[in-house]
Amino acid sequence: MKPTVLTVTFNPSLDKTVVLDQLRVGGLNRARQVRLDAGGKGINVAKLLHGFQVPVVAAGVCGGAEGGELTALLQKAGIDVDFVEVAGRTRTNLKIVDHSLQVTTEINEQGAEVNPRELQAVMDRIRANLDNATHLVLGGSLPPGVPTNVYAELIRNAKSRGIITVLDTDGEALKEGLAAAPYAVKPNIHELEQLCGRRLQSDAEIVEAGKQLLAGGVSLLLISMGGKGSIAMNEREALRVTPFPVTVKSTVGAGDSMVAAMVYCLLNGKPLSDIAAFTSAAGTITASKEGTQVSSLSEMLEHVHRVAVAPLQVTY
Ligand SMILES: Nc1ncnc2c1ncn2[C@@H]1O[C@H](COP(=O)(O)OP(=O)(O)O)[C@@H](O)[C@H]1O
Ligand SMILES: O=P(O)(O)OC[C@H]1O[C@](O)(COP(=O)(O)O)[C@@H](O)[C@@H]1O
Repeated sequence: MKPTVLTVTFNPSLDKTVVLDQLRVGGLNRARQVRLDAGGKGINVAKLLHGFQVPVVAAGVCGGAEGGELTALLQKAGIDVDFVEVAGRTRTNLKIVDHSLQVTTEINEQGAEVNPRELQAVMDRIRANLDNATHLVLGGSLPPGVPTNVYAELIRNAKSRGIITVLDTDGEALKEGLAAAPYAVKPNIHELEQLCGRRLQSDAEIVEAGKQLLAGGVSLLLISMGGKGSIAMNEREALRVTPFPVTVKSTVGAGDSMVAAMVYCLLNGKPLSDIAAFTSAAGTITASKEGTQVSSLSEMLEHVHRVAVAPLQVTY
């Protein structure tokens, strides 16, 4: 079967990025720039993979005028979408960029409620799309009405059909999804700390926490740490990844870019050292772009040699 990636986003968004000279909490802020992008974890992964010329279908739900705008943005970019239309409105997530500090403050809405009939329809559509998929990427938060075991159920279904599964979410959905042992996961450090219920302050502590996930059946683990880089792990080795310096415009989509680059590497049979470097390059390039714009294949390939990858001591 030709490799085809299915991404699932139960809670997509229109990402509205507002750039301010300086965020004044409680004061009047005048935007110096505003932009609107298609967002949501699986959707961003689909944006990258489409740009990488990997066949990809973006499944999920959308609704209202915002859902129509989201679909139009993706279709204009040539991305194959298969959304179930729901009665609620697709959310708008606000991203406030403080230009002076080069930091982004995110306000993500809860998302439109999905009723049981709509949920059944989207699950049916996802299962049908799995007939043609070799890789399944499940990403993002779950809106009201979607149960927290939904990722676990889809992972089990996909695994029984020999499909490679990748999970990128947080909280209860991550915890329950991990119980189904997805092939790969990409928590950021905060998500990993939340999962472990403790602060992880050194690489050694992070690696120890990562080993627990691998012991639970995960084969590939990427732990992202914003500007501090990432750690890539599998059952044989752990690698510390340091990105190259960039002028950060918006970090939104940086984690999703790592997930897309990971899938690209899996499709191309790359070893862990390449997965470590490619994912970091893609994430870092995305962080250097305005709004939820993402790395292209040529940008990732051009800059990957600038990523530093070093082994970490681990006893397995
Ligand atoms: N401030 C930054 N400077 C440079 N690179 C960054 C920065 N923030 C993110 N990145 C890059 O993007 C990757 C993912 O970012 P991170 O914020 O950890 O993910 P998530 O968006 O999932 O929270 C990082 O590992 C790094 O390569
Ligand atoms: O579903 P969640 O967790 O609210 O996240 C959705 C948001 O995350 C993004 O997918 C970006 O995620 P990353 O910064 O982790 O790559 C946005 O496009 C979207 O607004």
